[in-house]
Amino acid sequence: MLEIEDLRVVRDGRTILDIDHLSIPTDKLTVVLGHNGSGKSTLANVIAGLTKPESGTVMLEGVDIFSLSEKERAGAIAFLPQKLPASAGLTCRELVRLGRYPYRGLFGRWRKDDERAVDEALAATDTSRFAFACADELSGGERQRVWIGMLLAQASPLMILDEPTSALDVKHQYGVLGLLEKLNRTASRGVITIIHDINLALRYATHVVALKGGRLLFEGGRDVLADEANLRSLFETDLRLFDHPHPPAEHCSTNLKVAVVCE
Ligand SMILES: Nc1ncnc2c1ncn2[C@@H]1O[C@H](COP(=O)(O)OP(=O)(O)OP(=O)(O)O)[C@@H](O)[C@H]1O
Repeated sequence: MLEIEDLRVVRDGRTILDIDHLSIPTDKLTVVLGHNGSGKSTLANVIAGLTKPESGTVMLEGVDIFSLSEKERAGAIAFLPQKLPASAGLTCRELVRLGRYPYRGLFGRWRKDDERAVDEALAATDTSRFAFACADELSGGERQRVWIGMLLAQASPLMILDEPTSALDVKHQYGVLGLLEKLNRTASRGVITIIHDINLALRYATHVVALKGGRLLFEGGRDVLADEANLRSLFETDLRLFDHPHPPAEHCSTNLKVAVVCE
């Protein structure tokens, strides 16, 4: 469990995040939703231990994340930021290899396990063919997939992703969420991801956190999202839900909905 208490983040004299209490299960695929500027990235950066709040605590499985060293934190949490840093001339393979940093032993020895994790991460993100290309020379979406590969190679028990699908074509958006869902279901990897696409969230989220104006509006299981009143108050838009006309097999018994804007 990730337990947040009395969290306040202030910038330029303005409170941009103000959450009294939030528990996020670390064994689910949690989607964080909210309008632009609602505090999602700020929350992700705090949970990843990169932004120190003005007040409050963030406990991961009972441990204060700000008490962890950088290497301990990388072993516990893999983080994909919204703005990807430049790759300093590294090839895609070299970039994905950086994900193995928490596992490097004495003298940074490179093991067969590391090599296998890198190969698997490249294959899972459909980026093996770019392995020896310079990461900075890829398209935005290709680069985003390589970075997701680095997170996969890191194999931390909790992954936090800030808009991992923002630059991806529709096939790769569903591919990445499907991959995260599979990792969550079969490899017990906790996932917390910010996305804007409500239909992706309806399909893949098993837990939802909704922010509005820096505060928690609602949170809970996928049912809280399949609720028109919640969606309308979150996005202040006439969003309506309809039964999915062709639900994928895994959703046959869950009454999957699709959201449509009706204004
Ligand atoms: N370093 C900063 N200095 C001043 N204001 C900031 C800073 N970082 C964030 N903010 C403000 O805090 C608010 C929340 O920002 P945040 O990036 O967390 O929103 P978000 O929900 O992730 O938005 P988006 O969906 O557009 O990515 C915004 O109004 C933003 O302008």
